[in-house]
Amino acid sequence: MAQSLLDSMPGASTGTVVVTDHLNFWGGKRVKPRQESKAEAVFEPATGRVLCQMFPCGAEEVDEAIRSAHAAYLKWSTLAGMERARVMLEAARIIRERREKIAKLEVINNGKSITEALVDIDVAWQCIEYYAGLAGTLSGQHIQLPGGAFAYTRREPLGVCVGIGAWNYPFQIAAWKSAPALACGNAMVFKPSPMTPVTAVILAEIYKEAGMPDGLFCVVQGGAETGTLLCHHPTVAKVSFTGSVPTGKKVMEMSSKGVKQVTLELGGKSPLIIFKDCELENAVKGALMANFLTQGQVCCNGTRVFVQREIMPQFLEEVVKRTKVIPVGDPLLDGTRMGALISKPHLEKVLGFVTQAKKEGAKVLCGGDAFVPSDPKLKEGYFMSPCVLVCIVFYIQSFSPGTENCRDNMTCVKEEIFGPVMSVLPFDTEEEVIRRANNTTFGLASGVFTRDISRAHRVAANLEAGTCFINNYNISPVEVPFGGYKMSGFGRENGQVTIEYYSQLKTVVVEMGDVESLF
Ligand SMILES: NC(=O)C1=CN([C@@H]2O[C@H](COP(=O)(O)OP(=O)(O)OC[C@H]3O[C@@H](n4cnc5c(N)ncnc54)[C@H](O)[C@@H]3O)[C@@H](O)[C@H]2O)C=CC1
Repeated sequence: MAQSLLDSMPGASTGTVVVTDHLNFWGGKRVKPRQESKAEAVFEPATGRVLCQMFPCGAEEVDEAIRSAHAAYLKWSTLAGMERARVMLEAARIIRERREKIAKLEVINNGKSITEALVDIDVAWQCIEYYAGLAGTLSGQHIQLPGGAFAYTRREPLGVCVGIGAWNYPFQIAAWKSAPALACGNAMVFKPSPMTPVTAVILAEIYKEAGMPDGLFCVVQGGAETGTLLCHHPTVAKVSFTGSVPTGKKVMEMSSKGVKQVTLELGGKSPLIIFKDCELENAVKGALMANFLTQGQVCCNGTRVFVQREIMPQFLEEVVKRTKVIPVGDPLLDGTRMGALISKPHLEKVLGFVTQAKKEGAKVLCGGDAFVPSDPKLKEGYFMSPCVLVCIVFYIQSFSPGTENCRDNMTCVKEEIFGPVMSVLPFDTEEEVIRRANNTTFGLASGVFTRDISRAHRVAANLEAGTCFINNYNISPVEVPFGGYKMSGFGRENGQVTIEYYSQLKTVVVEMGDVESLF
């Protein structure tokens, strides 16, 4: 079925696709939903048209999926790492082969530009390839003990892991969670966001086609209720969650009842610090990359852009000039660089942040309005013009060094907007900017632009965040760990370290002599 949907992709254009295939997957096949009366419409963000119906899974369906995953786990976990690697490499190959079709479907469901979606799909297969490479390296330790006795450790899987995803990177999140889980010998039941239910099931089919046992990677559709069922299920060993802080707290609380392991990838309000000795052209490009990918709906975005006061005028001139010419429109066109936001309520929320920022004294230098592309089929789409905000008080007094006139307490500077809105703030000294950058409950990412190598590393060391980019922003190679400090979560995705989050260590102690009993 997915084959036929994917096969229709090459000719598909915005506003033409309707998805009628079942979107649940367990036992090695797509499964018809049982709660048809609970259908929720899923929209194509670029047109506002209904793309498909999402039927949330109830308790019976969740249980069935988990049982199917557990049966597959019993087989998969007995394979050698190299055997698992071979199957995973085949899955990566199939994704690579179908990258254009999968990316197109992702664009239609998510609204991001095709240029970005292709990168997302590439990152997905690279992640699977990377963990396939690590699967054969999993090993324990041998420890010599007195009298010829010894111990050894075995790195073992956890069992059935649950993945719960957000809507901003639907296919990529499913890959980031499943690849390390499967490499370690686990099974996974994945629940995509109810707003982007369409592509995770394609991954499930590809895993099956590559040779994984039926049930090894299952997809259950639904929202909070289905997520709750997954977190409470007694067979589940671990929950890996990507989403907002409030939901992350709930997931952690529910998982704690069953003493399940948890990885939380939550939101952020990351600082990007631009010193006056930077390469300005690169710093401007970095600020755009830090704010406008996926219509600004990226958890690690550097939305608080601190610019050293002396270069503020040049920085603003350049960043505004470039922001104004970002091509917004049909996300399936190659020339488009910004597509539609995920939903109408989310668009309204983001526009509301801009209105609030104005009330609190920020000045809009460009964008921040709902945008209607000239193509009539896009007139109901959820588009907005990318926005650069600066505090009005600062703007007038920008040449008065030392004046504390920026507004770190403005709502747009404190809260995660999750839209294409950059807040620019002036600073004077390194010590001051570190203090202000760290003055947040989040700690996902950070960035610094400077030509001073000592300062770059000093600033990186002093920022309270899981990632610091030096002289770039928002690059996430799969070899590099990704995750948060503070309320941005814990645990990591990508990189070697993630093996630790999907496996457990067993110690085996071997006596070679007689038992010395105290009794
Ligand atoms: N740190 C990271 O890697 C990322 C973090 N995010 C964060 O995600 C947020 C936006 O994504 P949303 O999908 O709106 O977040 P959300 O927290 O509303 O939903 C995330 C997922 O949790 C599920 N869910 C909702 N209530 C649940 C419950 N009670 N139990 C179990 N699952 C439940 C949703 O159905 C969805 O699949 C932003 O705050 C963003 O910063 C997004 C992408 C990446």
